[in-house]
Amino acid sequence: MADPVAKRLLVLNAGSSTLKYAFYVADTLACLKREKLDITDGDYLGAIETILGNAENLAAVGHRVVHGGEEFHDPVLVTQDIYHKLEALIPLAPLHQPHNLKAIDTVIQAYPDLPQIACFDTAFHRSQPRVNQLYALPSDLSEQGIIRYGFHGLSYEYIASILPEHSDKADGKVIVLHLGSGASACAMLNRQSVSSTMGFTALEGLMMSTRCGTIDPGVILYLQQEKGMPLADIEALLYKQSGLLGVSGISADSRDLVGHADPKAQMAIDLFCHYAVRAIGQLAAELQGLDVLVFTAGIGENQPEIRDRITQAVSWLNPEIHVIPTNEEYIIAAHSKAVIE
Ligand SMILES: Nc1ncnc2c1ncn2[C@@H]1O[C@H](COP(=O)(O)OP(=O)(O)O)[C@@H](O)[C@H]1O
Ligand SMILES: CC(=O)OP(=O)(O)O
Ligand SMILES: [Mg+2]
Repeated sequence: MADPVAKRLLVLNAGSSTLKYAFYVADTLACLKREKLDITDGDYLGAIETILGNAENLAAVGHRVVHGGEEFHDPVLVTQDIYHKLEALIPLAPLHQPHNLKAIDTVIQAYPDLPQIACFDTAFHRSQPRVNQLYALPSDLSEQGIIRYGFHGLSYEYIASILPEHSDKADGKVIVLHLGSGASACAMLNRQSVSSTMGFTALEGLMMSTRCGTIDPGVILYLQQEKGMPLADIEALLYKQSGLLGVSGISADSRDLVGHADPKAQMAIDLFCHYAVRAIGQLAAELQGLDVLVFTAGIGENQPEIRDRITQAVSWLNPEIHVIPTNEEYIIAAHSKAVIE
């Protein structure tokens, strides 16, 4: 039994479709409770208030904050100044950053003096060679921070930390596929990120639940210039109406689509696998080979039909295949502990 008076850490991880939270013993990082809530009605606030209502004896709250921009490489204690800097990054992650900041806000209302730590999804990718972080845009734009940041870094950091328990090639050429509501792939060498499919925002790269992933930017110009589509509608199209949902016209949830008789459902799954296979080919070329392929997150951990399709298509690369459940909450707890100590 955990000591009832031991101080606790609360971790809040607001994703695009779920709120994951966990309680840990602050000293030992023993996990007391870890739960995932589906937030289909968008009511993150109500859910966080309920979690806080059940919290006691808190030492600190650790948060997943999706975008850290150029400034934030390491977890930080949130001050008013830092909060405002994170607010300025909302346009770079409109589906996530507002929830992350609302979570911080809600805690401030309930416990104004409680330390809060922000841990960034972009941080793990800051080790990438500069060439992998750049777009071929005029250099003054890159210097203004319009570069490829990459996301899901807390998940990749966790996988990198435990990969040696699963493979003796963990320090070799590794690709991790984080396939959740948001989906991305990360190429690692020596368990550090060298390349990733997400870029400036969490729109680039793989097809996702409601995001289209990489498309020709000319499509956006065309929609705006020729079809007169308002920018807010284009934003909704790219973030919320595309991907599995848009292609199938049925559901954003892969569980509803696998095995569904409707040809559009099948096309959605075909396309999802196609983009994942493409990304593996691209990243394997960057790594000049592939030793290990890891599947993680909601779809990666739980949809063998999708995993099998992808692994068959890349079997010619002869990588080891692993399915490893991710644990972003643990990484956030560990960072939060280090910051408050
Ligand atoms: N058995 C399963 N349990 C949960 N999610 C699943 C399962 N099978 C497939 N999924 C997919 O995983 C997605 C959630 O993945 P997750 O990584 O938890 O999401 P988030 O991006 O919100 O963090 C859901 O959209 C769902 O389509
Ligand atoms: C960055 C991102 O896409 O996160 P999620 O998968 O939680 O939506
Ligand atoms: Mg997630």
